[in-house]
Amino acid sequence: MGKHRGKKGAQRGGAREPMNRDSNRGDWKSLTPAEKTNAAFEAYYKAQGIMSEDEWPQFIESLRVELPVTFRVTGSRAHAETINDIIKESYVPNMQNVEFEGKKYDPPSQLPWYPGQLAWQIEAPKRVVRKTEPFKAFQRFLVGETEVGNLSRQEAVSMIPPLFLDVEPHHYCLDMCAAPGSKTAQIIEALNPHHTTSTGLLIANDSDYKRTHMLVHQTGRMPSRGLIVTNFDASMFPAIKLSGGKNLQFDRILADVPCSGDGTLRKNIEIWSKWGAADGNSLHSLQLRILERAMAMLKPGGRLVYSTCSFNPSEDESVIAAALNNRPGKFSIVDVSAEMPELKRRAGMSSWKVGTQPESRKRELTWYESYEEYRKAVESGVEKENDRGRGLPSTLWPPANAKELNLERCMRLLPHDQNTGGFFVCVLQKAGPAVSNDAAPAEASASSSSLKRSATSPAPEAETKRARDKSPEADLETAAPSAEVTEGEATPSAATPAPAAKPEKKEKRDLSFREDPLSYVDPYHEEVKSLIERFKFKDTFPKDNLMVRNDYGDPLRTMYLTNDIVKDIIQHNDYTRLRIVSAGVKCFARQDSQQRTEIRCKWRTPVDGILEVLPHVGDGIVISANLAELRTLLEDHYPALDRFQDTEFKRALESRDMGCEVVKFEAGKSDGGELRLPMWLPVWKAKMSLSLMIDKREKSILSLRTFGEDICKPPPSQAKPKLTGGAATEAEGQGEGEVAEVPETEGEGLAGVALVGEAVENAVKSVEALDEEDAMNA
Ligand SMILES: C[S@@+](CC[C@H](N)C(=O)[O-])C[C@H]1O[C@@H](n2cnc3c(N)ncnc32)[C@H](O)[C@@H]1O
Repeated sequence: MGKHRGKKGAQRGGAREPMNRDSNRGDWKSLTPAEKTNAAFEAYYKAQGIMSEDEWPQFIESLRVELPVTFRVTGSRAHAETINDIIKESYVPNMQNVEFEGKKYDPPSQLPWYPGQLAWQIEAPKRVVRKTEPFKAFQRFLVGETEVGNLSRQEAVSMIPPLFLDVEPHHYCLDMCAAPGSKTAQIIEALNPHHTTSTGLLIANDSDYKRTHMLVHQTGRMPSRGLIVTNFDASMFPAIKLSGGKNLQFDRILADVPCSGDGTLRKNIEIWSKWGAADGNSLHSLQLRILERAMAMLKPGGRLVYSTCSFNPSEDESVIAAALNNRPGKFSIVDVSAEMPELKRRAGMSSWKVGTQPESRKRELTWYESYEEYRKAVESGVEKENDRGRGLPSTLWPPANAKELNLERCMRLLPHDQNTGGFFVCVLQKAGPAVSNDAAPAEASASSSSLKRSATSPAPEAETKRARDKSPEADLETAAPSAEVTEGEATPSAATPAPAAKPEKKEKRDLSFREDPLSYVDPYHEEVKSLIERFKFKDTFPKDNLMVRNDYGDPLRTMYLTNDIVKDIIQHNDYTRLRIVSAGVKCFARQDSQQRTEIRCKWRTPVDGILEVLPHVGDGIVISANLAELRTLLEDHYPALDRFQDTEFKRALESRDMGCEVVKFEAGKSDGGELRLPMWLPVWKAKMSLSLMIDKREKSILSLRTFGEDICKPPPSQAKPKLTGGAATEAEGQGEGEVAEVPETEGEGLAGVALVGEAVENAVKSVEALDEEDAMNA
């Protein structure tokens, strides 16, 4: 997406930098179980009573043991179920009775509570996985499938909050603290269960600019026309204007807030030495502001999930209680005890303790029964306020009405209940009748919630002040800053007439935000016409929704497809005010072909966008191919057309002009390879040769997964073809008179493409790659 020109635009939050959950990683082996102690942690949680006293040994012991590897099968349903079957049928049977150093280990098992049984847990420790052949083979499979986006490594408990969001495809959703994006990916899946064109919206936000780029990368594995990535302090998230003068309100909001992260002790072992009661206390106010901002932006009847990976009531129940009490009667905690019944969870608490642990008193814990008692200690100099002259907020203590708030409906996940990390989840609902989005079509209301997904559900056929953060009580319309407006500055138009809908007033730009602008291409632009002609797009093709990263709607290098709600947002809000980092799906990339005037349509469909484009292409456009043809396309970078047998594939290509073709590789087993699901890939047709338009690395992965070996030859020449006098030179090893087509596809992945190969035994990835992935998905 838009180019990053510098870091200056990064949002500055007021609060001290909270711990990111993956910032404390340590090497699991660097501490023995006996070294995993922290006296203050133990004293603090023994006093809190988050479990009965006799469970303590089990709880603390479980925190000292390595966390099992867990992963989810991703993607649309048909696709996910096929991958699940491969795991069940091809791998699990080989992992029975694995013995290592005299001990037996079980094969991976499905998490019983996860909808559709699409999540798995490997109990065997990493060293067993690394050293025993059946687990090693499975590990290689995991790495390959994770690379292409079919699997996602994610902590089991981290999968829970998006499931309770109960997202439907027409919902407008906001993920307030989204990076690195594992929960964002789950929300996208729920918005696009069949990879159809969802009318819903997901704004994935993070205050850390660098981490928003992690989000863009992560969501690239599950592209969505309804996705916008923004870079804001969530407690100051701005009001978003829509056509008709309305402000956007959300059906679903996830506030997976920054927290002390002590629920991740099994993974982030440095927390053992660093943990202190002050962490949770100091994060409480930011967490409360984020939650209250979410409450203000939620529609009546809408659902909001608040979550932390901390056991600490300072970050959990006390935040919920304070937010509820600030808006009496407007929100309730939803009783979700009947949802995911197999998930073991503990009821939230309505009484807890507040303790301090200042350095000055050798980090000993001091408990305060009440806020008043604490203030007396401040006044007498026993307790110090922080360097900004602020002490602990009164909202840390249980309110007098705690028992009336139904805090027992909150959920605390404890590690010894089902061998997981720790987590806290609370599902809130705003009072009032549910308000539907104007745009929600009838079909979208058919529930596709991931919670309602069953293991046997039939598979569809195709795969186919600025903010006003100081006063969180205010409602959305009054809450968020409205941008400054200047009259009468028209946006310069492209060569052809400007797109119809333009904001009437142009907001002042925040020049510190350095991403590229966003605008829409005139649907009658010559380049759009060339696309429509090339792909014989049907009337369903959303030609009005082609977005580019410049001010003038110029289709220069890349065109993105967005859905209508994303377009509405982009057209009615200045992109710098919303700090939009990316939006939509990259659907068309210009093939560098300035010298080749005879190519009428210079655009190709990158792999990420092919499934978006597919439903709209005209009859007869998609060319079918078999595994022999895939083999040839993988072996050579630019195989001459003569290399292919006289099949329908070759005949179809011979009859086409130069340019991009969408090729469907049929599922099947032949020519030493296997595809379990059909796969659509872009192929560039030059005068006499073809080129598969995915990058070198992805070609190798595809080759390994389909043919069990890397059959891709090194590129004939890394050098770009010299262009002389308007004609490209011939590439080494090319057919006579052939133009060297060096596809500019670096970095384009196979994300979202339905491809499955069984034979991945020779995958070249090291096992450490999965550990890296762990860090990302903390
Ligand atoms: C617990 S992590 C979120 C994990 C994420 N939801 C996932 O599942 O991958 C917390 C995130 O909050 C971000 N963050 C911290 N302070 C924030 C703020 N004031 N507003 C928005 N995001 C914030 C951090 O950069 C971090 O990425």
